Amino acid sequence: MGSTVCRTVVEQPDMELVAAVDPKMAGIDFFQVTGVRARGIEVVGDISVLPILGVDVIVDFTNAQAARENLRFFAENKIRCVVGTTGFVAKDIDSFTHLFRENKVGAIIASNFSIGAVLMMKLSEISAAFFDSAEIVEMHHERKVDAPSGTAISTAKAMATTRKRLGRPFIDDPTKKETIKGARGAESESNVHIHSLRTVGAVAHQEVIFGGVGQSLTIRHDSYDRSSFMPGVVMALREVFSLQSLALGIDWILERELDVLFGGDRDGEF
Ligand SMILES: NC(=O)C1=CN([C@@H]2O[C@H](COP(=O)(O)OP(=O)(O)OC[C@H]3O[C@@H](n4cnc5c(N)ncnc54)[C@H](OP(=O)(O)O)[C@@H]3O)[C@@H](O)[C@H]2O)C=CC1
Ligand SMILES: O=C(O)C1=N[C@H](C(=O)O)C[C@H](O)C1
Repeated sequence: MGSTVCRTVVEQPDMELVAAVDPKMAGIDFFQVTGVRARGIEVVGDISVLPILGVDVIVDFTNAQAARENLRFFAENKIRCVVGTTGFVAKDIDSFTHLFRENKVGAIIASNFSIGAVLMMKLSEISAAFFDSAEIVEMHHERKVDAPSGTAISTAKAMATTRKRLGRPFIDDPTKKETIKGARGAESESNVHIHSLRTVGAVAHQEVIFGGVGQSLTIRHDSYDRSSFMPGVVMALREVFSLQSLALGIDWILERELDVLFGGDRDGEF
């Protein structure tokens, strides 16, 4: 993701790539590390040089452990953050929220930056009101280090919020009997079960399957390529300058896009 973000930023007329960070690749030629042609960009091994380089905003696609330290450093050094890293737990998000609010620094953490996945999550949140049974199946490449995916966790949370508002969890299997442990997947709030598949050849895919009497509704999203995440990253990079605290997700940015598309006159539609 780091290389894909570098390529995307270099292509934006209103953005300037300042540096790339990789602790194990410091000092190696930027093109060799990323495959991106850009003049004068260094691969640095340590985030501590970024304030000296005058960085306005960083993009973090690392891992949860690294990001915990990185985000604290960036908030304390007043550097805005756009974060795609997943694997955080609720306590992490609470602590980031506090950190960015205290330091009055804009940040966006989104478990998925692809527009289709954001819509999948929103449609699932709405559909949860109309179906009493639901399962999430996500499939990713075999090198993914966290399970379930951040997207699956965010989707389950949004669906659970809908069910909590109704005061009714999804219907669960009454026996809860598994011949082989784990057959019913991971159980999250409001009885949303998540099934994680890891397979060679996959990029990022998710289905949310709702069941009702005599029917089912499947909402599916597929990222076939890492480029799918880039329009959302670019939107977040522009919008983060309007923030002074942490925002979760990018659905609020898409809401604004709708206003722009429909001239601010949506008349309650969508
Ligand atoms: N929100 C979204 O839309 C998306 C989110 N993701 C998430 O982004 C994260 C990264 O995914 P992906 O690129 O596939 O994973 P990779 O493992 O390919 O890349 C992570 C990179 O971060 C580097 N790294 C580790 N620690 C640090 C550090 N302290 N500072 C800087 N770099 C560091 C790693 O280096 P090394 O290997 O040397 O340790 C590695 O090169 C994952 O959490 C994934 O779930 C992915 C795609 C989309
Ligand atoms: O690791 C990945 O590849 C992805 N991670 C994110 C997640 O955990 O949801 C987003 C997308 O699914 C790709």
